[in-house]
Amino acid sequence: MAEITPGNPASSPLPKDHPPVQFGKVGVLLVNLGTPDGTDYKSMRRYLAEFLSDRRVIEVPRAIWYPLLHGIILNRRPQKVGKAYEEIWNHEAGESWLRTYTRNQSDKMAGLLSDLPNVVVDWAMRYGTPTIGSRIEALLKQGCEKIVLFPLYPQYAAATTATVNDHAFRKLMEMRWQPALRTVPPYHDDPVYIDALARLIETHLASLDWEPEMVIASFHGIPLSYFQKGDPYHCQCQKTARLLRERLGWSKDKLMLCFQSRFGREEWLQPYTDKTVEALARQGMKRLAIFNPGFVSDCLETLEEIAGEAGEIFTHNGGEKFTHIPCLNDTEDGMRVLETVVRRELQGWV
Ligand SMILES: C=CC1=C(C)c2cc3[nH]c(cc4nc(cc5[nH]c(cc1n2)c(C)c5CCC(=O)O)C(CCC(=O)O)=C4C)c(C)c3C=C
Ligand SMILES: [Fe+2]
Ligand SMILES: [Fe+2]
Repeated sequence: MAEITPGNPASSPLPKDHPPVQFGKVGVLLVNLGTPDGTDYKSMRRYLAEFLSDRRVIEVPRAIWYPLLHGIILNRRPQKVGKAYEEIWNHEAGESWLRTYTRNQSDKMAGLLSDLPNVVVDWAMRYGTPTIGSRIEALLKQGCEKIVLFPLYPQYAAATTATVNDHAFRKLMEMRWQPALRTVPPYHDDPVYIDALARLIETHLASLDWEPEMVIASFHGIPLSYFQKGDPYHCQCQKTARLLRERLGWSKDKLMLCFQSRFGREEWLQPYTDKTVEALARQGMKRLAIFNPGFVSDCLETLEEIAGEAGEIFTHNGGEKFTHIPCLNDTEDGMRVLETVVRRELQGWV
């Protein structure tokens, strides 16, 4: 990195009182969804208010949504969800696992890219902290004229990928001197990702002393209406599951795709994970495994809703053995996936 400061030699083309300029670096900004700063009512309310005010997440007209959000949801939900977060909190670090894993992914990515001295790696959250805007500013201060913006979701959804991109570009709207920004496309069908998922499943299953009759690939859902309006998310989830079946040599009966985490009264993408788990147990299935290919890190939705709740639904309805396969997180295979994507997007810039 070069620095031009006031007091440059008389031969410098810049006037002596020219403001300091840092330049010559490329930033990589890993962005995940977000997480509350604590499990208390205030932190939860602040987080949910930001999340659920995002028009990319809730597409209901504001005149209908805001009275509901501020009148009912933000009064009741923070306490309920705070309790759920409390159960899966990384108490040692005093933060959620999503934040721990995202920071680890950033630190490990910096190590993996150490052969590229001009690259600076950082991380941010779409909701909560550290904000995307603050980390873009920090990258600029370090001399990044170009930034690779990586919404960490393997499958594109307007509610996740697009809102990260929107938010970053809103930050750029404030700037006189903008960096060049490259947004990372979804990687739902990347062979490195599919292979990492397959190995994750194989290794986990090999560690058990029983074999599941079925493995469910459970993706976060979206309202059916978003899909009908043209969101490619559903198709990308289907493709991930199909490629994974092909890689594992499994049938549809062995690897089933479901959608979890419904919110509100609208119909969401089906089949629903909770209803499917209940039905399978009632039909006599005894051994079940679930994993979450769409989540780059374990979080509330995987640890509490799947490892916790879905497991309980299965055993309460007659199932005997249940296992949740953890996400790729900051494992070696997981980092290989992220590194492959980042190196591809850095091409021509380093
Ligand atoms: C209409 C609401 C929501 C849509 C659409 C939605 C899509 C969506 N979300 C994720 C990933 C995550 N969501 C998480 C939590 C979460 N999601 C919603 C609502 C919608 N998500 C809420 C209200 C919450 C908070 C918890 C709750 O109140 O139930 C998380 C976990 C965050 C954590 O800190 O652990 C993730 C991750 C995807 C991938 C997605 C669309 C594809
Ligand atoms: Fe969500
Ligand atoms: Fe489709």
